Amino acid sequence: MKPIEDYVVSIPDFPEPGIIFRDVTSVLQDAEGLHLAIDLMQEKLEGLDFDVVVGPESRGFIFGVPIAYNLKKPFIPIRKKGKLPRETVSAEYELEYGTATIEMHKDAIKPGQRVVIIDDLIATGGTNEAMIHLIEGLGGKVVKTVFLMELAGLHGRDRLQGYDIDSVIVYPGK
Ligand SMILES: O=P(O)(O)OC[C@H]1O[C@H](OP(=O)(O)OP(=O)(O)O)[C@H](O)[C@@H]1O
Ligand SMILES: Nc1ncnc2[nH]cnc12
Repeated sequence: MKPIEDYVVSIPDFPEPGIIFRDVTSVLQDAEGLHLAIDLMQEKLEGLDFDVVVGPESRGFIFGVPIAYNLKKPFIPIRKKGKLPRETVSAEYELEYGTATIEMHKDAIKPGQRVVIIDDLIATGGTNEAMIHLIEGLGGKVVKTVFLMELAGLHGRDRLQGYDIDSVIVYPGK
């Protein structure tokens, strides 16, 4: 089997000059790539005591649900603004390009629950920081975040100091 890095197609200057887009769809559309990505992310949780998996719309859903299913944990979706039907908590944050608001149901996390966040990629870390804000606001404890890919050149980890952040693939640049 090829290493996981070989399943990621990188597209220079997308969506704007200077950005190298790390395309998760290239991993997903290969059966071995998909298996490997889920297995390697899940391995990062071995021996960890936690209660729920949280994942953000939309690429966080792709990896969060199979991991939650395999480990028999609930999956809590964090959605973009205006999608959830019941009472929510929300957080606004900055992206590498633009701003966004995310929401989570108010009853999704119980005080004291140990939470794992799963997402495809960390760039600036803004999404993760906003998710932590929502989870902690409901009394949850974020015990680990696992990413498939990390763009280390954007220093997302700097704003997540004190948290356990782990990535399967680390790219040195942006
Ligand atoms: O570290 P950050 O700078 O916050 O960027 C990373 C986030 O950006 C992407 O999601 P996006 O909001 O583009 O939504 P999508 O998954 O629906 O494409 C990606 O899936 C991460 O969630
Ligand atoms: N460079 C990048 N590649 C893929 N997804 C991203 N999301 C934010 N930056 C990205």
